Amino acid sequence: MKSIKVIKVGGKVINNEDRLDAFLKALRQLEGPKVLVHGGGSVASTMGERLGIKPNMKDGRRITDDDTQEVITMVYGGLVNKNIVAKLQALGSDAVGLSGADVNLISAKKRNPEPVDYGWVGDIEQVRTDWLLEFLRNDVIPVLAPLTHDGKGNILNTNADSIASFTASALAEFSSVELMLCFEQAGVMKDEIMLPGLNPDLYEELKSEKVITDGMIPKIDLGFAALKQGVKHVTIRSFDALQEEKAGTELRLT
Ligand SMILES: Nc1ncnc2c1ncn2[C@@H]1O[C@H](COP(=O)(O)OP(=O)(O)O)[C@@H](O)[C@H]1O
Ligand SMILES: CC(=O)N[C@@H](CCC(=O)OP(=O)(O)O)C(=O)O
Repeated sequence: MKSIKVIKVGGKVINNEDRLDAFLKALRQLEGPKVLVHGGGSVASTMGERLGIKPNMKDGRRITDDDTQEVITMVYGGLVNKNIVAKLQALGSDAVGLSGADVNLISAKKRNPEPVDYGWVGDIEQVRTDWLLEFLRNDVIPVLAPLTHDGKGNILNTNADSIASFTASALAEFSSVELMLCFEQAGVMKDEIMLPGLNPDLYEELKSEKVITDGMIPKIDLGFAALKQGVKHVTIRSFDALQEEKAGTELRLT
């Protein structure tokens, strides 16, 4: 199969209709087979608050108690996922929205409650690629929600950057894969200037200087992990810069 693009879009793009539309239009114009992974953390927080359920985050991950598990299932698996699929259909792209439970796409293990009990949060064990490849062969864009399952009937909350990194790595066994982690800034920033490239040495330096913080840390870790698993090209880039070869911050292992 031709080179596959795995593209992830974050919550601060999804919760803004103009940004989301610009992103999906850019995605529509990208040639070749592609998998879209969406987040939506900020949408889940807002919807939870409307229902009287306060968001509780620790180290960039949502503590997912029983009530929050209901919210994330509705928001990621329903509202966000189906909205994106409908918008892609309107643009003339065939798409299918899936959670990790559908066709057993992504199985995960509930996190150990020690030292922090994250509740219904899962760490990915396996990504099933045969259905993904079948959709891609048929020109259908799989749209993956950040939901996995434990094989015992429970939906688990899994960070969308993790879904994208593991999916890209699994597909790298079959094809050349490019991973684009898209968000609302141009790339990894230092003093308001975008870094064109980032290797592990510079990353460690910028982390210790607190230039790189918060959700950017696991995002970069997952990008490097994908490169180590055989993904060819990983960038952290703006949601509206999908076409440009040189856009964003390219992660490199050396
Ligand atoms: N050096 C940096 N460059 C860009 N963003 C950074 C940097 N350090 C920390 N961040 C933060 O990381 C966030 C991206 O991580 P996260 O919120 O998890 O993104 P997403 O919504 O894509 O999942 C940015 O919105 C920004 O606030
Ligand atoms: C376990 C965990 O934290 N899951 C994330 C899943 C959504 C996500 O990753 O959304 P963004 O990409 O928009 O941040 C959460 O519930 O916030």
